[in-house]
Amino acid sequence: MSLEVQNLYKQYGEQWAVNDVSFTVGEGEIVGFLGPNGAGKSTTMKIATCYLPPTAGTVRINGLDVLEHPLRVRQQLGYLPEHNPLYLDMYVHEYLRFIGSVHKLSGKRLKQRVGEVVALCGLEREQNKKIQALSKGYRQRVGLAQALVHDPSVLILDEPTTGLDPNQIEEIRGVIRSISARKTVVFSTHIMQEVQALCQRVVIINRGRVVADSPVSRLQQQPAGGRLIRVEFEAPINPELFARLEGIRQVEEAGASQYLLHTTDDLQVRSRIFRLAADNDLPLVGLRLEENSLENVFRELTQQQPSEA
Ligand SMILES: Nc1ncnc2c1ncn2[C@@H]1O[C@H](COP(=O)(O)OP(=O)(O)OP(=O)(O)O)[C@@H](O)[C@H]1O
Repeated sequence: MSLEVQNLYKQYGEQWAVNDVSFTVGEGEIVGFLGPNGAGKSTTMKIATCYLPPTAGTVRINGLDVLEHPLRVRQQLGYLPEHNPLYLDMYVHEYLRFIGSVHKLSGKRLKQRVGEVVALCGLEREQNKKIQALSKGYRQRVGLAQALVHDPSVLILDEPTTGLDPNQIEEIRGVIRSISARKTVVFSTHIMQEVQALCQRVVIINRGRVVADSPVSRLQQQPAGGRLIRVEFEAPINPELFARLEGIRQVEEAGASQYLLHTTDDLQVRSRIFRLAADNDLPLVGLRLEENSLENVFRELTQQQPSEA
């Protein structure tokens, strides 16, 4: 089970919305697809789900090329588009049966699958209502249920929690988490906590290009420009002392007697700090590598402007 995006390009007029994007997602993986507005996330997802042809490049779902085998791909793929198009006049149950039948489910199997996704997505109490009567959060659950009804092995979700309240966000995340063990899941979001809550790995794109593809933990430990070290002394010191040390790019005061040192990716810097403290008789009471926040990493990576092709 997998999704493979290889050297994907999409051009709109003069603009390259997707510009040589490659990444893969394996079975049981849940990957966050991040990028600022207009980065090319939805376009990539639409190509991966057979809704849009690429200008060049390939997407394979479980080894099947989306252009060569669109019908077989659709059987193995669940998609929740950014603007979840629902038939508002249909009852929830009726709509899910309809989507299931489009996927060639019928009889007992159709009934069973509709029952399963209704339960999984917490729609038991709403299933006999018309979709137009549902709140935004419940409509989103219906969107998720329709993406799951044919039990696809690969799920592509475009901003699944946008516009939901915090309780609904947590519930939708719970559903995604519970299905992800057996499936390949890619979802786009702008919300960093969402990535931390759900993903092992992130792919970040900016202006159509991949600028990071990394486990979340590694991205936080090794931000683009180096490492962050927090040091604490018994009493405040003159921060200019750090400026003499090789490997320190920037010094931030971070509370009483604490300093955040932006360093190059050079662990020797720690022993230099110890020596500085000893040589100047400054009691050092703490020194540790800090995790950079995902927000910082995202900002650093997406403020760089890759050149247009
Ligand atoms: N049909 C279209 N015609 C022309 N340009 C388009 C079309 N669809 C998208 N674009 C442009 O392609 C770029 C990428 O858009 P896309 O919707 O893929 O970005 P996104 O990362 O999903 O953004 P957002 O987070 O705002 O949803 C944008 O500059 C957008 O204006």
